[in-house]
Amino acid sequence: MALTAVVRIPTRALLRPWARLRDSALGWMEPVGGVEVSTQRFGSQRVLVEPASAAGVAVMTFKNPPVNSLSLELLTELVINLEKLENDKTFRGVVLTSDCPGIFSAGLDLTEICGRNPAHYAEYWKAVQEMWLRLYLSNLMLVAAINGACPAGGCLMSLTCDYRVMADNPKYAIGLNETLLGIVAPFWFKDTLVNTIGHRASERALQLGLLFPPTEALQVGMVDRLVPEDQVQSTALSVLAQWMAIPDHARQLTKNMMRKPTADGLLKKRDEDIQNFVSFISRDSIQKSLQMYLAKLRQKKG
Ligand SMILES: CCCCC/C=C\C/C=C\C=C\CC(=O)SCCNC(=O)CCNC(=O)[C@H](O)C(C)(C)COP(=O)(O)OP(=O)(O)OC[C@H]1O[C@@H](n2cnc3c(N)ncnc32)[C@H](O)[C@@H]1OP(=O)(O)O
Repeated sequence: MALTAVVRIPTRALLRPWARLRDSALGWMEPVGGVEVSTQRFGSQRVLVEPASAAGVAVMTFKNPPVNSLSLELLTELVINLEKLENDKTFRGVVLTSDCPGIFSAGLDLTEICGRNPAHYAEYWKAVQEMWLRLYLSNLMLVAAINGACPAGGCLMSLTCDYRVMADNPKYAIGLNETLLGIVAPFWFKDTLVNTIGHRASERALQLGLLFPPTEALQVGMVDRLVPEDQVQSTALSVLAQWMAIPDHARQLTKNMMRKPTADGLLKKRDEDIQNFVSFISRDSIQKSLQMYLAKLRQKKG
């Protein structure tokens, strides 16, 4: 269903983005002459994008049941939809969240890295790199609304955001648990974590494959705020409203200054990183570990 209403924002608010927050706080909603803001919902099969009620904000919802694993299709759709949002200059901030009850994302899709051929591994890894680079360097303000379990690649995705709000439910956990699967978090996963929680905490978390329950995740700095489950998205939106008060150009240049050196680490050797991944993941011993892990996951129900 196309929702093609058009809202007009006064040009002065676009030139002074922080004015929008103040204006809307004063109850300003009058459509007056200015720049058109599309309120059209768009997206694709696995990624839904809906403009939020606040101007300039969208909610991107992942819906790849049962666990939002990052399949090649989901990664591709994510990048395409992010690009659409970035090209539409009316959007300044995005909340990333999940449509799968109790799960933000189960991380990389294990069926993409288990029992396939080297060409597939290479294609898949390129898509994982692309997702990370696009999110990590996005000019948009990104807030993760973590409404469920958030292991491995799911955690990585949330770490690319500028702020993380997590549901305060001890059933959920977040972390880079790769070693538990017998695999190794690549250097750029590691760098993203180090940039978030520091070197010592990362070293411990990565070696032990720690999955932190919400309270511990908050303590270590992996997430920024815990709220009751039904307030995760609304809190993420109100955090975005605060960030929107900062002039875009200054915030974007600052974000880029903080993140570009880390992203350059991968940009300089993308092909080498793909080759490393393909040769690592193709090893018999690694494939066996992954098969055993998948089998355990599948047996859980039986
Ligand atoms: C030195 C050189 C280094 C080079 C670099 C080398 C390697 C790096 C390589 C890879 C990095 C990988 C990072 C990753 O992201 S790996 C994925 C890790 N993910 C996990 O460990 C999470 C596993 N899943 C879970 O823990 C639970 O499923 C979860 C808590 C998310 C949800 O639990 P719930 O009980 O609700 O659901 P389940 O019954 O467990 O699952 C339902 C269904 O989904 C399947 N499934 C779960 N997770 C995945 C997954 N990640 N990929 C694919 N499929 C998944 C599960 O098997 C069930 O399937 P079925 O039984 O219904 O068929």
